Amino acid sequence: MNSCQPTFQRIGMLGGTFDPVHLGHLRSAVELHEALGLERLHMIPAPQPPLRGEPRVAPQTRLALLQAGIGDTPGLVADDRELRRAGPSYSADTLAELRDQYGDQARLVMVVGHDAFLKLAQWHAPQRLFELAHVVVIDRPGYNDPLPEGLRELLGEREVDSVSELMKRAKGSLLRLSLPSRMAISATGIRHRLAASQSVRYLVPEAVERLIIQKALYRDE
Ligand SMILES: Nc1ncnc2c1ncn2[C@@H]1O[C@H](COP(=O)(O)OP(=O)(O)OP(=O)(O)O)[C@@H](O)[C@H]1O
Ligand SMILES: O=C(O)c1ccc[n+]([C@@H]2O[C@H](COP(=O)([O-])O)[C@@H](O)[C@H]2O)c1
Repeated sequence: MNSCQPTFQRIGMLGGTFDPVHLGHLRSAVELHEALGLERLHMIPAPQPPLRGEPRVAPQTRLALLQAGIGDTPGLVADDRELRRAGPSYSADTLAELRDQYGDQARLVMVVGHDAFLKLAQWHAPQRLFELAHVVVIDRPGYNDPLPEGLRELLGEREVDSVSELMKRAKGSLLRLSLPSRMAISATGIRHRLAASQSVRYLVPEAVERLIIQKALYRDE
């Protein structure tokens, strides 16, 4: 790299319902941290995720599971900022807070899995997401539907094909990433297993499994 080139902070956000957090989230988070050269990846539980029904477990409990799952993993942060806001957990509001915190020049990246990405045009103020941050989409086994028309319109010419291209600007671009360890793990599958008294060992970190058992979470469908 040219030593005269200024370097800017690289900050990521991975929002989720995390009901509960699992190794699909956490392994992706570690690999994103490395692949994007992030200083920090904020993992942010949504108390009221806008496009789905009420989560099974209270926001504070989902946060506690996330904290237990992250433990002391370098570069990952369990961020409770959405728990301090009332109303639907709009990502545009969260990105605006992060932009205020880190300043105009920071490379701010919102990460979503392919399933969430397919609905991006239905999100609150979708254009605003790109006025505040880049969007990085990660592959998820089982989700490869073509992009709906409204989403293609929203994206226009934003797509770039490398991390270095993405990081030339502070915001406004889209990158699709295939991470090394794609995992077919979902929170829905984990909730079903727990309701059927089946094991979730190696689907969630041990500390998360312990907390789920201790608090008797997800025992019924
Ligand atoms: N196994 C996975 N691999 C890659 N990305 C994932 C994986 N699981 C979830 N994600 C992404 O992480 C974000 C938060 O996901 P979320 O908390 O809704 O988990 P989930 O497993 O999809 O939950 P649910 O089954 O309840 O819908 C979303 O952007 C989602 O696409
Ligand atoms: O801002 C929105 O309108 C919006 C709509 C749907 C989902 N999101 C966010 O996307 C993240 C993943 O959501 P979900 O429902 O796939 O767990 C979570 O942080 C949600 O708050 C945000």
